[in-house]
Amino acid sequence: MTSSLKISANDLSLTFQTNDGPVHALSDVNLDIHEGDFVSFIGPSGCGKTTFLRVIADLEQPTGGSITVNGVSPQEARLARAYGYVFQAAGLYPWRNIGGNIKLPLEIMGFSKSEQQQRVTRVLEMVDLAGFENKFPWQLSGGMQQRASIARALAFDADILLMDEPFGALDEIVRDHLNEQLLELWAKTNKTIGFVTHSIPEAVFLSTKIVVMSPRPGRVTDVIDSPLPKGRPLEIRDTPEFLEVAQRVREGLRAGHSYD
Ligand SMILES: Nc1ncnc2c1ncn2[C@@H]1O[C@H](COP(=O)(O)OP(=O)(O)OP(=O)(O)O)[C@@H](O)[C@H]1O
Repeated sequence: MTSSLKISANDLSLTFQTNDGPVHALSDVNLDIHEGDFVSFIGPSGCGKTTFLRVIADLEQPTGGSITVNGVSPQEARLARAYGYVFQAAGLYPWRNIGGNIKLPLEIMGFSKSEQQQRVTRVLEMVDLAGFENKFPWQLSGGMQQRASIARALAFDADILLMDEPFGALDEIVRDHLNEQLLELWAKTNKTIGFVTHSIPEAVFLSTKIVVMSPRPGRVTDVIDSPLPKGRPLEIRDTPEFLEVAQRVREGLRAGHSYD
């Protein structure tokens, strides 16, 4: 059975016009993402990873080619609330408690008070933060804040989750733990996830598909379909299969990199 196409980019390009001239953030990107895929975008700073996520989210407009999200334009998909977005910084409002932060988009969308409450309870359980609803962001660790921000993105049941380096600022032990939890969440919900990272082990551990990008200009240099099983303990990182995929990512990064 082939799963349905969630995101499809065809010769997608985006050039920013700046005072210093044009910046080619994305150039002729072709990529298909299917339902239930966990797709990581990896590449050096400035290669267009965030820009690609922002195009999917209708926060930037392509200047060439085309892209569909859930079979429609990014704008239509945004209006249909097709995705949740998790940023590098948790971005929680300090004057609202965790429950209040999760409710904010639900309030804007006009959910009833009882529906808001049900959703808050459900998503806090999903990210293992049951009981923290009345705490304020500053009372939580960095990892917990990031989990709260994932809960907020999950609260309106979008089946696409876009995550821009969500764990980049966290130490390695916390990051390992959150990676495991994210995989569990993904397995439970079958969401389609687009995930930006700078870390090769993180990309290989999490993904069913790894998109390696190069900065000259933002191009896809390799798309790796991972042979690793869906259920993955952290120890899988020591297996030859894991190391082989990591090596291919490294080679892709090297091929797209200039050392001048
Ligand atoms: N609004 C904008 N106006 C002009 N240039 C931009 C804009 N947004 C991004 N860029 C440029 O486009 C290129 C791609 O940026 P992008 O943020 O997508 O890269 P990235 O791969 O996510 O980088 P990082 O890993 O550092 O987050 C960069 O050269 C960046 O400076």
